[in-house]
Amino acid sequence: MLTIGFIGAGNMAQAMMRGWSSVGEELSQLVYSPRSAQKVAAELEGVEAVASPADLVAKADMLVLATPVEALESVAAEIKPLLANKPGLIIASVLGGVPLNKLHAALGQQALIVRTLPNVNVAVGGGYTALAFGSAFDDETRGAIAGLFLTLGRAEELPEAQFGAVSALAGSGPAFVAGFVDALAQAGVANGLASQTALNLAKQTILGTVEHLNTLQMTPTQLADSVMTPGGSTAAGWDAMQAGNFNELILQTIQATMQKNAAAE
Ligand SMILES: NC(=O)C1=CN([C@@H]2O[C@H](COP(=O)(O)OP(=O)(O)OC[C@H]3O[C@@H](n4cnc5c(N)ncnc54)[C@H](O)[C@@H]3O)[C@@H](O)[C@H]2O)C=CC1
Ligand SMILES: O=C(O)[C@@H]1CCC=N1
Repeated sequence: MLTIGFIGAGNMAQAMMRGWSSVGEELSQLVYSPRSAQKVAAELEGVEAVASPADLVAKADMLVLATPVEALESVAAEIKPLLANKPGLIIASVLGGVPLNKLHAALGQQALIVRTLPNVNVAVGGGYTALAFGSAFDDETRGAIAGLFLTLGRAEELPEAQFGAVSALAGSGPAFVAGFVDALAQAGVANGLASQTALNLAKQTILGTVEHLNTLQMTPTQLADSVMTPGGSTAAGWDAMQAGNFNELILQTIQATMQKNAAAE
């Protein structure tokens, strides 16, 4: 039985707990947060609230730091003195934009720290998590941690230098994709569809398109070309999308996200 202890009980922690809750009985999950741990634990199957970070350090095999970035200093002040008595404790940080060297400076050079960058889709097993390991890990432990995150969707080791772009695309990406779903649905409503019908069509179209790309191993351009009958209606819509600088807008979206991430590093 592996015990995972969350410091922070917000959106990201809840998504991870939900994802791991459905993995099976070999995982036990604990959560601490100053205000909401009891309420969150009551809503998630198999998750138990504890009264302090010290309880988590005592009971967990892996701590997940899932607080706002600003809380790192106070959390580290509380748990760092306890780590000497728990040398095998793994610390997985999900703090956006906080590199391994900052985490080690806060928690000690000997600490077993893995920087992770998950997205909220881990809640339903469809997540993406980038991983960067501190130097103290052996291969077996690295493999076991990667395996744990693979149960939440796709997971892979990436150089930290890529985390800014990965965070914008995959970490923040679910928000942007949800925004696109909403924009499609609103366009449907503006043209006479009932709102629930429009939302169903938008979601099914995105779901089916990704499935199509994956199953038939097509590039996005190949798939788009297969929809665009020459001189037909899709091509007219595509031209409008390009005239509105769709790609430029997405580039600006990713760059604004990356700039904000970089400010935290
Ligand atoms: N929401 C997302 O999609 C993603 C978030 N992240 C990172 O995850 C972290 C948490 O983000 P969210 O869950 O979105 O924020 P949130 O605001 O939903 O949750 C933050 C949680 O931390 C708790 N907290 C605050 N100060 C604390 C302290 N001193 N000790 C213990 N708990 C404390 C809060 O009570 C709350 O439960 C951030 O560092 C963010 O960069 C990373 C990837 C994706
Ligand atoms: O918005 C944020 O700052 C965090 C990082 C990636 C997704 N959410």
